[in-house]
Amino acid sequence: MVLIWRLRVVLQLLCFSLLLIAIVFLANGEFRGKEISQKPVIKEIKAPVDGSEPKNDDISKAYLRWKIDKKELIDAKSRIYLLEQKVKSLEAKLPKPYPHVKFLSYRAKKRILVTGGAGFVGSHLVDRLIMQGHEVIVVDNFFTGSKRNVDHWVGHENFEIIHQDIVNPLYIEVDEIYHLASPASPPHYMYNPVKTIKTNTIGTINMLALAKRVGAKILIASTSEVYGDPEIHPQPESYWGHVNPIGPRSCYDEGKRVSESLAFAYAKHYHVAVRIARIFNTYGPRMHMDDGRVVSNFILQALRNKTITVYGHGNQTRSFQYVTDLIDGLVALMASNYTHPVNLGNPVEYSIMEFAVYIKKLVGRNNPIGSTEAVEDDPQRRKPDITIARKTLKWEPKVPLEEGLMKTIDYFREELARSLNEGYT
Ligand SMILES: O=c1ccn([C@@H]2O[C@H](COP(=O)(O)OP(=O)(O)O[C@H]3OC[C@@H](O)[C@H](O)[C@H]3O)[C@@H](O)[C@H]2O)c(=O)[nH]1
Repeated sequence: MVLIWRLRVVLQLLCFSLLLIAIVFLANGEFRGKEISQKPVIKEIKAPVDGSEPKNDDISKAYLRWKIDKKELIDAKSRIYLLEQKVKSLEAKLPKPYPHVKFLSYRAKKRILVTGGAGFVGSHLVDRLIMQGHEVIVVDNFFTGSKRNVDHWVGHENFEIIHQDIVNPLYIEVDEIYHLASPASPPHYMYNPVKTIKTNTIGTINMLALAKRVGAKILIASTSEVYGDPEIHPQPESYWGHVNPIGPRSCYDEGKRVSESLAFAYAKHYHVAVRIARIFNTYGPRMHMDDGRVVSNFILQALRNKTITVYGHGNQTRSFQYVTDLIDGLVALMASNYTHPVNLGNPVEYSIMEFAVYIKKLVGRNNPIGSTEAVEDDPQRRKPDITIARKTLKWEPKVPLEEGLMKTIDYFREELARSLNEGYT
């Protein structure tokens, strides 16, 4: 009896468990069915893992539709990308608005010739003069200058550009001449020394003769290199210099010294109004990528993660002025009555080794600094005495080295990206 009762209880428990399993199974199936019907069919259909098309007709149609939609989307995206690129290149060709130009009356407005106006310093001077409201004529042979430096003025009524080498005479009417044309970087001026001498002698005679003919005031861009490897430090304008007349730098040093002599001769004998600026090391945006001078070399080497090349021991010194300070000085000198040479430079002096470390820090890289062979006749110390500029022009440099260098580093970073985009190396 007890056995039969136990068997009944076991059977009842078994039936109850089976019933529970069936309920859970059915409930689960119903729930999953709902989920499928709530989702869009297209999202639920997946390609069979073996790569074959799904069997069911409806499913394969939906699958096909999904594949077409996906392809159309990819096509549309690539067409949009191409269109965006075209719009960008067209936008780049559209004329940009000119920088703000002051209006000057007919009497106040001058016609100003800038020789070498497409170069590094020249183009910054052109900007300043046009923005002041003057009419500017640029003459350049584009040896070291670039059309891109003055591109933003092309078509402006106050701007004109003439492709000419000033070794050939020029016949135009102007009120003032800033004579800047000459390569200024040692590798550039040494590239063709005879040409450098011609530019600074025949070219300067042509410009002084033009000034004489039309009664224009002329400013001659001379250089701190007229002091050679100086025995006096810092260098005042009264110092006559220490130049090797037959050394590799003489084409520039002596060329500029002749330029100054010519200016004085024209002033004395023909009463031409001359101004002479002795320009010390200057840096800033628009320096040529292949300029070869220390600022551009060190920045580009740091940006390219290459060894910074210090020529010789690195104890030689230089003082660096930012280009806009120089432009202030040039414009003030032209406006003044001072007819003797004036030093324009920043009197803060650095050794070249210190300068290399500083550039490395500002660029934020950890590339090595290496010493290479010293340069022949490299001036060992250079620092301007700017007492005359302070007194007569009320001028002194304003831009601190760090601020100027950061702007220059940004400029070279962009130039580097541009040259890589355009396929240059
Ligand atoms: O890669 C470099 C380049 C230059 N240098 C050194 O850095 C110093 C400065 O050299 P730069 O070539 O910049 O210019 P320099 O001072 O020799 O000549 C300049 O002087 C004043 C301007 O009128 C001219 O722009 C230019 O002639 C030099 O001692 C040179 O030997 C390096 O150590 N490494």
